[in-house]
Amino acid sequence: MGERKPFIAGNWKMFKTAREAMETATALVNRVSDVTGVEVMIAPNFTALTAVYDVVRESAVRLGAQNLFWEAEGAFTGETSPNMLRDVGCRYVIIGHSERRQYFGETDQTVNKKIKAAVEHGLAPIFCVGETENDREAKKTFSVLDKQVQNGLKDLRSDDVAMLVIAYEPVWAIGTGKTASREQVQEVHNFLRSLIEKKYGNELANSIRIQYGGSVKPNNIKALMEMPDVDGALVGGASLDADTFSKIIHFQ
Ligand SMILES: O=C(CO)COP(=O)(O)O
Repeated sequence: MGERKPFIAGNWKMFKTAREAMETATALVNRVSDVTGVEVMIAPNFTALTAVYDVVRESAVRLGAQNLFWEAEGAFTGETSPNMLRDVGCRYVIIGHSERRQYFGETDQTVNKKIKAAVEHGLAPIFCVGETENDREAKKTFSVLDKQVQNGLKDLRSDDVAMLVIAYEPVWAIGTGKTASREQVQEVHNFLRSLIEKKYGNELANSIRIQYGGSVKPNNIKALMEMPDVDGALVGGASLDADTFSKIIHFQ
């Protein structure tokens, strides 16, 4: 367990122009220059990736994208390929975020294709899963998550899954101010780890990092991180401000 380095990632969603993103990234790099025991990533909008990479390249802050398309190149208007993301300095890519599933028609099948394309091109996927409020009320949380994981990871080999980070983001806790209780989060993370264990064995299950996402703030991160199966956070709103995000990164 000790070998899972905490991983705090910021998903900037559709916020910030390139200039604004650069400014926030610059402030963040300065505020986290003392951090060694935590991996830090930010995922700005596509239009800001190059500008932000210039700011973070010499620092420990990693760059991620919020989406990708699975083909290498071609007539796919409006899409961005894995090698294009690598080319501008991305190490990570968020895949299957609930907002993409909800508004842009992503399914477990497209998520699976995207994960495969990412690992093939050396990008580490942050694979997002999570139940809706209806699912939870109907006591379907575990069956929904099981389906998302089985379908999302279909035909992936252990070497591929070793590159992966899982983000558990209960849809009802995203941007709502409602954080799942840390006991709820632990229960789900433990379940997700057991799914990985069944499919890929104990070693991979023990090394894969599972982030929690959904209204993570400076005042709740510490309690969440104390749970044994919580290895980090995927932060939306509270990652947009360098000072606030830096407080989350300095949770220890
Ligand atoms: O969706 C999220 C991160 O990907 C969480 O967003 P909030 O932190 O704004 O709830």
